Amino acid sequence: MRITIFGSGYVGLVTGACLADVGHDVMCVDVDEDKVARLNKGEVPIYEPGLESLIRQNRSAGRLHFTTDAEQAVSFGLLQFIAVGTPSDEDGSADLRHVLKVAETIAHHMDGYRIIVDKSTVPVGTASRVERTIAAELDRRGVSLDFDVCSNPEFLKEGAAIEDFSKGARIVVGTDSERVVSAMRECYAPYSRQKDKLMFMGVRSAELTKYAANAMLATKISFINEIANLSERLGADIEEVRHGIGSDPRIGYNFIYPGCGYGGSCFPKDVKALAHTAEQIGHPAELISAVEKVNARQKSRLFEMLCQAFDGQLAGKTIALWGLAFKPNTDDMREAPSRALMEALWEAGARVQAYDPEAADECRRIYGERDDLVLAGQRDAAVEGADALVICTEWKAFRTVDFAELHESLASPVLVDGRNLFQPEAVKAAGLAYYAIGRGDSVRPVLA
Ligand SMILES: NC(=O)C1=CN([C@@H]2O[C@H](COP(=O)(O)OP(=O)(O)OC[C@H]3O[C@@H](n4cnc5c(N)ncnc54)[C@H](O)[C@@H]3O)[C@@H](O)[C@H]2O)C=CC1
Ligand SMILES: O=C(O)[C@H]1O[C@H](OP(=O)(O)OP(=O)(O)OC[C@H]2O[C@@H](n3ccc(=O)[nH]c3=O)[C@H](O)[C@@H]2O)[C@H](O)[C@@H](O)[C@@H]1O
Repeated sequence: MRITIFGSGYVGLVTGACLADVGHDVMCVDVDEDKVARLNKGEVPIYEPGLESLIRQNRSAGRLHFTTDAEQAVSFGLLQFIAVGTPSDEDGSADLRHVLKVAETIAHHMDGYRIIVDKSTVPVGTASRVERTIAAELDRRGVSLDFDVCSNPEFLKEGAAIEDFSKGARIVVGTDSERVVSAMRECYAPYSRQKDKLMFMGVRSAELTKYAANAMLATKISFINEIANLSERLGADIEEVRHGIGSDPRIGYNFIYPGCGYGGSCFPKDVKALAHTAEQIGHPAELISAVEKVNARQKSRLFEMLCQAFDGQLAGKTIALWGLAFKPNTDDMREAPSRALMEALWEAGARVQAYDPEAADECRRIYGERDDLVLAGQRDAAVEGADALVICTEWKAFRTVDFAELHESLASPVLVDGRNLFQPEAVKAAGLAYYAIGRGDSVRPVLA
């Protein structure tokens, strides 16, 4: 089957590479000339485990192409996927500029029936806007062509994107057209051999399913973070509480890891966009707004812990930071908790010595050269001469630490752990103060 994908970011590239890998002919189109040139040289502009080799194999097999030529791309595929960004607008709503631009481009070049598949995360009602945009452009051209628009939200996670795309729990398609049902069945047949994962539903239900899924996951995270903050004040240990509740299968262990707040390109913007939609229709979503508020507060916890450890005297201090990416196995720093921490430290007059296995270039791109930021090439080099160590991201390489050695390297014996990687007893036995989320020295009961 011939498939076109607009947008060669995380979702577009993974979708393109995976669909080519199961035998489809895929053309990926992007407006970023530099990105397309790199892809055509075999370079992958993002870090995603397994993606580079998957792209290489399928380009060599002649099933995966990259272009900036929209006309060629529109004439290529029966399915025209839209996988472009939908960032937050100033008021928190989803900015649909890129999605609607692609719709117009498709309509501008269409010469026969096409199915427009919206994979970008978009508010309920967007498929109708895409339909209207296409109809208006066809009208302007004075041509009458048949087309369908469907919703096919994506549920992959960065860092495990290929596995999630290929082995995800479900493939949601919102449509009321039989023609779309049969084309989408053909597209996704290779993924439904063991069990039919395709779920057909109304377009609006599909659009809302995506926001509901992300909001539910974000709610679990803010919930456990709220309980962690209560643990600190009540003298409990959040890790014991987490085990206690996770063992109930109705609750489960997934997505209840306390931490320094959720980041990334999706939860923050999607929670805001859903809250905005609710506001717009006159039904303010109290719970969703609270999820966002709790997360914003959680992102300042690590800085607060450092203030606690140094009696608010952070000016002139050097803080080592392990982990810049918003989570492990990615170089993505969008809305990363590390950014909130670094910016607060700089504001307070402290210096940062940071290490991340993949995100150093991204950090350099965001912040440029500055006197108060050193990007170390190794985790142990970041700690040398620092006053304290803070862990923001739970990369595997941070899980084993010789605490006695760490004590030697640090000017003050302070470890702030934003991901609860260690046992407080083990850290404290080496003479280090251990501030973690809802446990360790962060626990200061206010109730006797
Ligand atoms: N990143 C993720 O893990 C996930 C993202 N999503 C959603 O998928 C959508 C895309 O996200 P990402 O891939 O992360 O975005 P991204 O920002 O990594 O990539 C978007 C790409 O679209 C290109 N683009 C913009 N306008 C274009 C146009 N008119 N024609 C062709 N290409 C154009 C950009 O140059 C860029 O390369 C968003 O709505 C996001 O919420 C959904 C699930 C997972
Ligand atoms: O719509 C999207 O783009 C995607 O958003 C998330 O994927 P992603 O943002 O890549 O990463 P997650 O693994 O979900 O982590 C998001 C954030 O939550 C944090 N998190 C996650 C789990 C947890 O228990 N605790 C916690 O603090 C992570 O550290 C990270 O900052 C969802 O997991 C995907 O299903 C969805 O498709």
